[in-house]
Amino acid sequence: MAHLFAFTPIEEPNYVNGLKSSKKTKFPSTGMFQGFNLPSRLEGNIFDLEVTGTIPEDINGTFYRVQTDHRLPPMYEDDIQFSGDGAVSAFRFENGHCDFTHRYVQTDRFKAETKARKALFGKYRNLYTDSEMAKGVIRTVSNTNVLFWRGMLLAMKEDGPPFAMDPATLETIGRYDFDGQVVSPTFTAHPKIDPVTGEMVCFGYQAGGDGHDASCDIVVNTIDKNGVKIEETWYKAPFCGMIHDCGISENYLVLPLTPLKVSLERMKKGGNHFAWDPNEDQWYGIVPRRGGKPEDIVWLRSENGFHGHVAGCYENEDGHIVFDLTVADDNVFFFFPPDNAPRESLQKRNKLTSDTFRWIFDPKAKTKSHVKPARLFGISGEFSRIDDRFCTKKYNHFWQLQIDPTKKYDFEKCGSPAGGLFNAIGHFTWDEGIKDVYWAGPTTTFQEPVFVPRNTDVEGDGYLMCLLNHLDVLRNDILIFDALHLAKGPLAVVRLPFKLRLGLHGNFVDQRDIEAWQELRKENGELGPVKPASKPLPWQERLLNGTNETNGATH
Ligand SMILES: C=Cc1ccc(O)c(OC)c1
Ligand SMILES: [Fe+2]
Repeated sequence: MAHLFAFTPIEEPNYVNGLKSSKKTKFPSTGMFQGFNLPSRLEGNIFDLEVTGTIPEDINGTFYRVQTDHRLPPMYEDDIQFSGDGAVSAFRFENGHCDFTHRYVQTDRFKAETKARKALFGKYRNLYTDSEMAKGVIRTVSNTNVLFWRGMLLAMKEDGPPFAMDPATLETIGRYDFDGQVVSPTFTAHPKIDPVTGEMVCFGYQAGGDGHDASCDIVVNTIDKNGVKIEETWYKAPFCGMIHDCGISENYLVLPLTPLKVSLERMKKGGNHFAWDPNEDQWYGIVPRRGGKPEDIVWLRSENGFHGHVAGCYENEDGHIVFDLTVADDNVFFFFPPDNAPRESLQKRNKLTSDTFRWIFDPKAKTKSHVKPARLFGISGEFSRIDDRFCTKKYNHFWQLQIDPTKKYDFEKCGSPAGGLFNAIGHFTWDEGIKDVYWAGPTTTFQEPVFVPRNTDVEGDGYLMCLLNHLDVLRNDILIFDALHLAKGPLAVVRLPFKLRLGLHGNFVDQRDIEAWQELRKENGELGPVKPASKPLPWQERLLNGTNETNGATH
């Protein structure tokens, strides 16, 4: 009997010259959209996930994380993961059980594309490649981080404003502008919350004009614990490049500026938003957290490198800033090659070393001075996390995904490791070095962990949680470790009956915080429900009034 495949009809081409040509809902056949990278596109709930081992009974709260997940086939065949719609998972832990909820962030872009039933937005952060129907619509897909703030979950991507979601249901409330106080076109995916003051320190880069014009404007905001904006200062960067993460100490904010450069000219020609510049330094902008003026920014620089994520940041006895982050020795974003160079290979990316650097910055140094790292840890990895209660403070412990090419990896069963060879998870201390590392076998990689504190104030006393990717059978688990004893293996493995997708960042929120805020946010509660933005952003208004400016800051 003829096999069913024999009846597959002949299809019209899906993409012609790299552009979506057919109306069919069909994804590109590139590696970015197949295997573990196949969009999951799922929304829903599972009550009481299957568990092996024992989930500690004292874990009571929710682990939120976000993944990029193209809901519709992209306009460009060679589109990248970072353009995928944000989809948020919530793992609610209580009494040794775990319930699962998963929803897309309903951004303005998501709604416009739903209506059209097709992609309307073109290349990553290049509005010159969009369809006419996308004009004036906020492009962000809110796919990089989810953070609990004053009773809402903020889904964020650095190219646009945050969107607020309901922490219990993951329903999207709408674009959030902090009650009209923050209306810059861009907003970081890595705001920092000061555990001492309860303040949120946040920033936007390429924050002039419509946020897509290669401006060198940086805005820094502080919102106090009552939701009131108490600081806003605008600074200038030496060039328009990526500032992905940041660090805060008691008195300073440090902004790592990576030599991935934006060019308006290149975007107008339909090219990439970013291009790696192998001849540019890595820069660090230091600004005071209180009373900053535009001229106060101090830029320090060192040899070319690619910033990963920040572990900790604090001031030492000399009033200098200790700033720890991973820095790779070459371009991690192989899909943003230098100008006039072809797309770099995954193989090359997989050969990078990404050590953890400790810098000690003098905030009074002369701007544009060159600096050298104070210490290199001698490991290779990314996605460092600390006990967040120690944000701004001297800390010792960090956890990080490790890239260990000496461990066996089953290429035959798994292909090239989707998202990078993060094949182990490690616990490290600055005082004692490598504590322990856990490897889960040749067919698995890890996603970013979160630290879950126990009910003590001892640094590192708690659990570590993360998703594990089974690259052979296309499935995920959630692993829960004793944070100080990773090598013993997980205390519990929570089994998802399918695969999600590669996630970016997440955070754990204690149930007591969720409930206290639910009370305040009730219809007739002290604060009332979260109010989404009620007015278009200034650049949208200018577009509507025909007074749009194409470059430079307008604020
Ligand atoms: C990991 C960094 C990173 C930087 C920029 C992005 O747009 C992004 O989207 C998911 C991720
Ligand atoms: Fe990040």
